[in-house]
Amino acid sequence: MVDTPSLKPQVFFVLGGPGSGKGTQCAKMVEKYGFAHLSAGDLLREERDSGSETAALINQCIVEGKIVPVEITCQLLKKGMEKQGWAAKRFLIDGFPRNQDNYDGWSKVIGDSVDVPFILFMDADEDTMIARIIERSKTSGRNDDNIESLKKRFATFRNETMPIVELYETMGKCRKINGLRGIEEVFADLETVFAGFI
Ligand SMILES: Nc1ncnc2c1ncn2[C@@H]1O[C@H](COP(=O)(O)OP(=O)(O)OP(=O)(O)O)[C@@H](O)[C@H]1O
Ligand SMILES: Nc1ccn([C@@H]2O[C@H](COP(=O)(O)O)[C@@H](O)[C@H]2O)c(=O)n1
Ligand SMILES: [Mg+2]
Repeated sequence: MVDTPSLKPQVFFVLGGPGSGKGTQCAKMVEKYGFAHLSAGDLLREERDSGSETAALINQCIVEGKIVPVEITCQLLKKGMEKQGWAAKRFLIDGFPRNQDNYDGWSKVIGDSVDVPFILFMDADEDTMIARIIERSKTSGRNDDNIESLKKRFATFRNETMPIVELYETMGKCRKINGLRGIEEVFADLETVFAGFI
C-alpha cells in the first residue's frame, strides 16, 4: 500500500470500447473543470516509446489488443498520480481497470489510499466505434488503429473489460453514458453525472 495522506484523492475510472470517446470526454473535463487525466493507454505507449526493458512486451500487447500485466501499468499510473500531486485531487483514469488482473493489482497497490465514488462506462455500438477509429487512424499514428488489431481489441473489451464494468454495476458504482450522440451532448451528460464533484 502507498503512504496514505490525510486527504484521499478521488479516482473516477473511465471504461468503454475502443473509440467510445473516453479520451475525448476526459480532455473536456480537464479543460472545463481541472480534473487530472491519466490514460493508461497513453502511459503505456509513452513507456514503449522510451525504449525501456518492457517496451517490446508492451508493444506486442498493444498490437495484439491484449492487456499488459498490471505490475507495469499500475506503476505508471501511480507515478503519474504522484507527478500531478497526490492529495486533494480528482483523477480521471481512462482505460483502467481493463481486466481482473488490473483490478486486483490496483486493489493491492493503491486500494483504499484513494476513493472511487463511481466509474464511467461510455456505451457505444461496435459499428460506430469502428467508423470513429478508422477515421482517427488517418492521423493518430497508432499501430493498433487498424482493422486487424481493432477486432482483437473488441474481443478483449467484450471478454475481459465488460466483466469489470458489470462488477462495478453490482456495487452500484457504474454510471453508464450514451456515447453515441455528439461530443457536446455526451459531455452534458457527464456534467450531470459529476454534479457534486465539479
Ligand atoms: N461523441 C462523438 N461523436 C463523434 N466522434 C467522436 C465522439 N467522441 C469521440 N469521437 C471521435 O472518435 C475518435 C475516438 O475517440 P477517443 O479517442 O476519445 O476514443 P477512446 O475511447 O479514447 O478510444 P481508445 O480506447 O482507442 O483510446 C476520435 O477521433 C474522436 O474525435
Ligand atoms: N489498462 C490498460 C490500458 C491499455 N492497455 C493496452 O493499450 C492499448 C491501447 O489502450 P487505449 O485505451 O489507448 O485504447 C490496449 O489495447 C492495450 O493493449 C493495457 O494493456 N492495459
Ligand atoms: Mg483513448
